[in-house]
Amino acid sequence: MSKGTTKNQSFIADGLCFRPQTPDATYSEADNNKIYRIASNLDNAHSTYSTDCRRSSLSVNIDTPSGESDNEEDNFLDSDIQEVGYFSDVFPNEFELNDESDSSTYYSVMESEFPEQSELCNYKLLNQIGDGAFSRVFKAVNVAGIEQIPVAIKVIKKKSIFGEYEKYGNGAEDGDRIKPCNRESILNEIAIHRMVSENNPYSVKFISFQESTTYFYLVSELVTGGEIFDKIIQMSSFSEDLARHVITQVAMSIKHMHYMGIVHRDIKPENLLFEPIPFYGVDGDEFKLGVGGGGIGLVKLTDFGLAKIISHNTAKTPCGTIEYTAPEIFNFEEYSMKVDMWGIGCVLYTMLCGYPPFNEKDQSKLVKKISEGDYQFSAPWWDGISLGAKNAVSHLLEVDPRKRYDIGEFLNDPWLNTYDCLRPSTLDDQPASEYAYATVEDILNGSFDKRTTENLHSALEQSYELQEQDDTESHKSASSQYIFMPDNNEPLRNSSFDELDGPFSLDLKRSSVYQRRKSKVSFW
Ligand SMILES: Nc1ncnc2c1ncn2[C@@H]1O[C@H](COP(=O)(O)OP(=O)(O)OP(=O)(O)O)[C@@H](O)[C@H]1O
Repeated sequence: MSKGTTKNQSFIADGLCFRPQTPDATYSEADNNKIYRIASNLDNAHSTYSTDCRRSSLSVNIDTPSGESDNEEDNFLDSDIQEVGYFSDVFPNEFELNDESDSSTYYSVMESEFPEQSELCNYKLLNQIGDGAFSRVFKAVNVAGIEQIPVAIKVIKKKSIFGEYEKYGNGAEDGDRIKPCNRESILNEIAIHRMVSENNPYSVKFISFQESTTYFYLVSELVTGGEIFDKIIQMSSFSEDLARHVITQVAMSIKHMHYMGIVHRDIKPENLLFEPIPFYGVDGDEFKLGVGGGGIGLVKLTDFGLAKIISHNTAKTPCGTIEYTAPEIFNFEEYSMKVDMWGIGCVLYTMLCGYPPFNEKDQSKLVKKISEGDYQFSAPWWDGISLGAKNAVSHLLEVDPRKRYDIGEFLNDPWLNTYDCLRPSTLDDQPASEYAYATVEDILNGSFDKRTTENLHSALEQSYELQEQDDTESHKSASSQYIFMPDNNEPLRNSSFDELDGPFSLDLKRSSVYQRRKSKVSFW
């Protein structure tokens, strides 16, 4: 294809394939590495695409003149235009293409120890910082940009998700594979990630996406503190103020998602990342209002692989991580946004006492306990914890979803709005609520751009039926903790649990700190 060719234009912006109507969009060829370069007006969006790359099946419904496709790949692509029609609404910027292209850069593979580098353009992988069932996550820098701002790149190997059960990330073990996901699942994750992280400081910010022959690359903001999971392991448990500080930010993120009609479905300490702050106090756990404590500052929700648009408020596909899964999912009842509230309850409980509310080696016993809401505030762990905190947990770990707190009720919970560090020692004659420094609702109102979310609502409505078709597709399979829609009505399958270190401990083997040490990967 020669420079300036207009035939059968395919425009790749942010790694997604579009056939836009924009007449003056051009693409060019870089001779040595056959890169088609398309400019996008996205901030920092890399706008290159290799001919080696398989194009995404994502497309929008724009007429392409018939008979113009002159090779097999283009024909394949034409027939591959499909689904996810709402994408044009979600990614409106990609249509505003212009001619100003940066140079595309493939970082020299010879200098990289990572095979993933070979098909990645514009970014240099620095070191591995995490992994999931089908992915490895790297710290990287944009070598094409003026400033080399570090980012995180989640690399998903296509083979590992398209049916071949191939070990990839450290979290993957033979036999752990339950169900491969498809490209649509990945694109769903990207679309939702991008939507929910816009104007939301409490979600990891989506930056861009690339697809190559072998990999998907999801570029996002780098969050440098690590996982809340590791912090719980490190600190045993959090003070009430610190737990409140963390869970409030999670609640803000979830409020944003629920407002958009999206349920996360995988809230757990591993999916809560944080920006570090300096340690205060001798033991490192002194809390500073508006700053944080225990080294934890801003908290950001991540991993939207199981998130789902349910603008009509209910969904039926069982999914999630078993220990944090709501009972109505096991019972195959219709469930709703309230499953996230159960997840928030599990995380809050875990942060306060250092162990999860439902903790059984035997999976059927675990499921029974969850179904019955059978958890305790056991001594001595809960002895020093306030009634207000227990009350909040109880309203979240309520088996009947109709009685369970919704996100608005949780954000108005008295305990959530009252910081202990503000209480004077002579508290008895003062109502605690007088010492709340601000309601989280107040903070929320200033945090999000409601117009953005309102515009999205109509797009989300249109996508509802498409999402319904995909209801049985889930791609997550970290360790053995994920459950999926059974093909033959088996409630759960392939689910052996790791040995736990004790009845009241988090599973250390799932800690990424542990995994990193084990695999001697250096971080940061
Ligand atoms: N933006 C980021 N900044 C820093 N670390 C990150 C970032 N994204 C992911 N990580 C690290 O990589 C880990 C795995 O990422 P993620 O959860 O997105 O992958 P996954 O394949 O969905 O994992 P899982 O199978 O466990 O759900 C995270 O738990 C975190 O430790």
